[in-house]
Amino acid sequence: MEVVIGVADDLAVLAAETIEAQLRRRPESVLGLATGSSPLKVYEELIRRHRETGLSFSRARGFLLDEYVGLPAEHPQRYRRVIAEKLVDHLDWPADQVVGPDGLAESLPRACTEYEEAIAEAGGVDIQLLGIGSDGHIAFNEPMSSLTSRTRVKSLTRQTRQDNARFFGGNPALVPGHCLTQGLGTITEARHLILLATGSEKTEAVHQLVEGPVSARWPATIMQHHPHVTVLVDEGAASHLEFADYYRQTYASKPAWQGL
Ligand SMILES: N[C@@H]1[C@@H](O)[C@H](O)[C@@H](COP(=O)(O)O)O[C@@H]1O
Repeated sequence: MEVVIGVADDLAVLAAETIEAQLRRRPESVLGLATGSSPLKVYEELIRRHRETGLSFSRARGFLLDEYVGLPAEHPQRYRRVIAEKLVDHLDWPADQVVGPDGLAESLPRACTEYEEAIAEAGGVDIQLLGIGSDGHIAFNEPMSSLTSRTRVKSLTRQTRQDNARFFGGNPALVPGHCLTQGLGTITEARHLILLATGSEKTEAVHQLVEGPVSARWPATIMQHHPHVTVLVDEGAASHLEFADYYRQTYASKPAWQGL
């Protein structure tokens, strides 16, 4: 696991650079997309690169991490719609090459199985972008999620509904109680995981993710078992990291050609 401590704009550039390098190496790459506020600067940077340097997404595939259950297709917080607005609609990325779990499916368990199959048929995810919840969730894998879980229906905790209420006019009761989410087992099959976290609300979650014991209590800690993880954090999110000086030193002495 590599930890990079920096300012949010620079971290977003690092993530975008890595995605660009992947797409230039293999235009038909598979990208794992996250919603929430953490990846937004990365998306802005990718859009800029598309406009200014011709970075193309036309042959790429994209898979969303999760989706609320039951939000109508036109709801502004439906994750498929959010990702279209924040990213896909601004690129040369055909809309049908970016998919998410179907929170409106007649059979939710079948939608979950089909989603797993679609990811496998695409050859798996090359780079997975991630945020982290203040309770240590990734995607919507809440505390006590099975560390080997697959895509499934989950109930959201009161904390997550409270945290996400800002997208629903500040009212936690309007945040759906259920979601479909890739499991921890699904996410950790991606070949490179890049997690972004900024701000002091993420301090404890980031400390646990990087330095805590692997435990379902803090689901993101499963990433410690993955061979290629990059954690991009600002000073606020990094402020409880016991080994922060070591991470800074290591990153400062890293050869430029190595990338993330
Ligand atoms: N399902 C999403 C997660 O994928 C995201 O990582 C988390 C953090 O969100 P933010 O980046 O807005 O802090 O929120 C939501 O619950």
